[in-house]
Amino acid sequence: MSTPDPWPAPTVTSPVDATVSLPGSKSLTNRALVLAAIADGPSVVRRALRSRDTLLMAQALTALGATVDTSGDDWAVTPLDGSVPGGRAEVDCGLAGTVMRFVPPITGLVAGEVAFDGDEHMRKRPVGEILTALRGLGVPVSDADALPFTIAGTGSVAGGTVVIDASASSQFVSALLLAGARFDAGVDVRHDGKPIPSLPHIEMTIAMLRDRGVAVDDSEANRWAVAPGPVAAYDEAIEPDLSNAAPFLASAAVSGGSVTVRDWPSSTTQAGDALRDLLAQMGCTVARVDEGLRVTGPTDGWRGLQGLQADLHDVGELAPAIAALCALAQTPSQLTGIAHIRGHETDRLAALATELGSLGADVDEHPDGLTIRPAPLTGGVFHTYADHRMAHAGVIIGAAVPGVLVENVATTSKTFPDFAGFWSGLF
Ligand SMILES: O=C(O)C1=C[C@@H](OP(=O)(O)O)[C@@H](O)[C@H](O)C1
Ligand SMILES: C=C(OP(=O)(O)O)C(=O)O
Repeated sequence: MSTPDPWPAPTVTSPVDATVSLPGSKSLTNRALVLAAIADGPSVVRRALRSRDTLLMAQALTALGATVDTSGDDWAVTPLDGSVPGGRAEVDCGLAGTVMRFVPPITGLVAGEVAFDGDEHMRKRPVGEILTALRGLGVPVSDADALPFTIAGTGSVAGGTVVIDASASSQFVSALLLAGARFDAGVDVRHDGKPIPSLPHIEMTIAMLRDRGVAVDDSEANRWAVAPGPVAAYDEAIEPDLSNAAPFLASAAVSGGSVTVRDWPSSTTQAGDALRDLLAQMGCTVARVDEGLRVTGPTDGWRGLQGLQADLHDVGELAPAIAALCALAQTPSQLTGIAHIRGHETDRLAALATELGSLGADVDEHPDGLTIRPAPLTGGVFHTYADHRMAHAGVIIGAAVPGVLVENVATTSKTFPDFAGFWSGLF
């Protein structure tokens, strides 16, 4: 059955009581795919996330000459062989930051001309710092500082030292580190600028490189050196996507019920792990249980939620779901440190202020965050701006407030297959 647009978000009628198995992490899947493509033999990415972002990554790597078998849950990858099939290829980045930022550095390692483009909004997302850095490292990149651009790879990259400003996105650093071991001189990346957001994602990159035998020196702040050498072929099982757990755990918070996310890792570099602490601060009970992580909402559900004072600089991708919960909370909230999320799938601070505000929320938008005060909310259309996490925010409000219609809920396919069906199954 097709999903209507706008989509009437289900409203809770009783406390949710569910145990869910969530699809794999986008960030882990796309890193595993890139590393498999430059590895010294075939790899397997087990329980890979099958979503728009990861299928675009598989397509991009295939266009560059790798093979990625996406037919089952475990994706077998044969690495790049040094030249682009047919000498020319196109890469569609869609709206995936990981494709637009992680693929260009490895494109220098294959001989051929590769044209990059993406969704209309992708042409506005920042990538210029990486393109400038790549030129400095010896990769021939066309004269552009945003999509569309072309890379005429020669099959090898000199590498060396590069200074970048990664204050707009941690992915600038991750992109160069992921490819760096295969550059002739490795890569030494130094950051010069305002603090880098989303640092756990750089930790994730380093951990995955080390798992594959790559030497990374991160002993100095704002500097990462990757030694040249092989990237070992690897067989990796992908953890569930903990950032995508946000709406599901939020459904427990809103309804005063309990939701258990199966296989929550005991230790992880995923930003979504911060949900344990954030939801506890808002008045939820958070417990590790045999099956995974269980969150139980306040007895009164959203009427018992406390506001939150939080710097989300490290975990900005949680901001939309958290902001939605804050709009339902009974005391004021202040979310700070997230100027960079204006460069995400949409300007998330502006989008949240507009859409929560249009349902009656009392929101002030600041250059680097939001202030949200308690106010009665009403139904209405919640626009998503093609942003999966805006859709998560909309359904969270809809769980508490009757009559919320989420426009383009299908945009959740960026990182979650059949999100609307999965979400409806909770109620
Ligand atoms: O490297 C990654 O997988 C990601 C890094 C972060 O990007 P920013 O540093 O641009 O926030 C995060 O928000 C994004 O969802 C995924
Ligand atoms: C910022 C995000 O995605 P991307 O990987 O496209 O940057 C996100 O998923 O919240």
